[in-house]
Amino acid sequence: MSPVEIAGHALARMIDISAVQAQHGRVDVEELAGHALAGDFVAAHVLPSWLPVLRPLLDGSNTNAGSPVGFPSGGSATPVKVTEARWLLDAGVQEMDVVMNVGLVRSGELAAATRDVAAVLEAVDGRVPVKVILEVGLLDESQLRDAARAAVDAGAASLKTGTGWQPRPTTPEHVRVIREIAGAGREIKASGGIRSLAQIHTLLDAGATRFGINTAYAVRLVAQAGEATP
Ligand SMILES: O=C[C@H](O)COP(=O)(O)O
Repeated sequence: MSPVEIAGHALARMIDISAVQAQHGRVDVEELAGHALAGDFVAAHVLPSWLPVLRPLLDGSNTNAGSPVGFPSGGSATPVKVTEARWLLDAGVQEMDVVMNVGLVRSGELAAATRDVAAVLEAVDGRVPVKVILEVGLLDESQLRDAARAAVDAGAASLKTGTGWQPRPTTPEHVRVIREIAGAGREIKASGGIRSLAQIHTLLDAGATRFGINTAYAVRLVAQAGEATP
């Protein structure tokens, strides 16, 4: 493998690609799987109802099939989130995201926000990795600190910045704040509005360890990373 291929491939192994917008349908899911296999991306995510379509398409590959809980608002009742998590496990999910209840965080009801996430983590019981989405674009810095603390208190091993459904992109400052609270041992996945290699480098410097990027941009950025290598 040439250095060019290694650089692009190393980046692909840090990127989750996704088709998780409301308009995404069967063709998008099939295209997602094709790109995941061709690029050897670390994971590919679809909305829950599409997981039974995606999962067999990725069988035998190095790409995990992922799907979110309580997506995109986080506002589902806790028992609904727990049921959705169990349903995803039964459907063969290999990685899961759960959206924190943003409204609870913004209301300062942090114990309730923590319990909500903890209930999902307890239902999953370590069977697959779970990332807790904080939806940073809807939080000021103080609320972001609260959300990150709630995720850590709930037992999260991995924190994710955004759903990609909010217009404000994830910034290095968001990641720095989360890293400060999450400590060194936890994964931080930066996602939402990542469109350039320069952005990826500043997010890496800030403490991100993984990225969530929609498929078209992810494929483009991995190709650029390959080209950028001497
Ligand atoms: O991982 C979450 C989203 O898929 C990111 O979407 P985006 O790159 O369009 O913001």
